[in-house]
Amino acid sequence: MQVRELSIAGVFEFSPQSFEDNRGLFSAPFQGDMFEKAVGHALRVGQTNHSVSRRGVIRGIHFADTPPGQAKYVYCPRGSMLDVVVDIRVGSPTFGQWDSAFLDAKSYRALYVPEGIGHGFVALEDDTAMSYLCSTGYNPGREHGITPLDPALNLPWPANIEPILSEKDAKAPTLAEAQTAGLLPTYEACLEHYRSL
Ligand SMILES: Cc1cn([C@H]2C[C@H](O)[C@@H](COP(=O)(O)OP(=O)(O)O[C@H]3O[C@@H](C)C(=O)[C@@H](O)[C@H]3O)O2)c(=O)[nH]c1=O
Repeated sequence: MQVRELSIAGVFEFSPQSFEDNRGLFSAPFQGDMFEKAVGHALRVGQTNHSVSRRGVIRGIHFADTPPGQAKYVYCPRGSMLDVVVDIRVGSPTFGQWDSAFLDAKSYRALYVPEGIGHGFVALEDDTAMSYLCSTGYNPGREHGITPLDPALNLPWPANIEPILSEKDAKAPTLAEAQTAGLLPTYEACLEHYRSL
């Protein structure tokens, strides 16, 4: 398992080994000891999620109220996607910046997205599945989004796809609008939460 921290501190990419033989393949996309060594605490799993998307579907950019927020450990068990993280923590040194990782069902590469970081992805082929280990259960009243098409963010969606968004995501505010509306988590609250883990 190789581990790499993205340009937003606290977001990690985990690249597991795949073992192929005449039966097929084996991989362990989540390994608790590697996770704990990189991130500094164990991952508490309160819910697992699974979604399936056709090519061009963009889901996100989503986040939950922090604290506690919802941390996510995600990987792609079928198809391929570009996964995007956005630092939306007001006061963070990397506020407004994004990074991305290519996830697919060949590498089983995974991404850890801590609480307070905005998360989204685009499916690059039909029938692309996303698997999540989430730190908390779903709390619809505390789930928020910013538009993935915010021109100020200029997220790296491929030019050759026609974005397909949910109605909710299509109506989501820009990062600046969400900040003005007081929807964004503060960096201080996030740090305090991370220290408690
Ligand atoms: C996220 C979620 C949705 N739902 C329901 C609500 C709705 O009827 C349906 C689809 O919900 P959404 O449109 O929010 O699904 P989706 O757009 O796939 O939401 C996901 O997007 C990515 C980017 C994330 O990071 C996830 O945490 C999650 O927010 O599923 C649950 O019951 N539990 C859940 O945990």
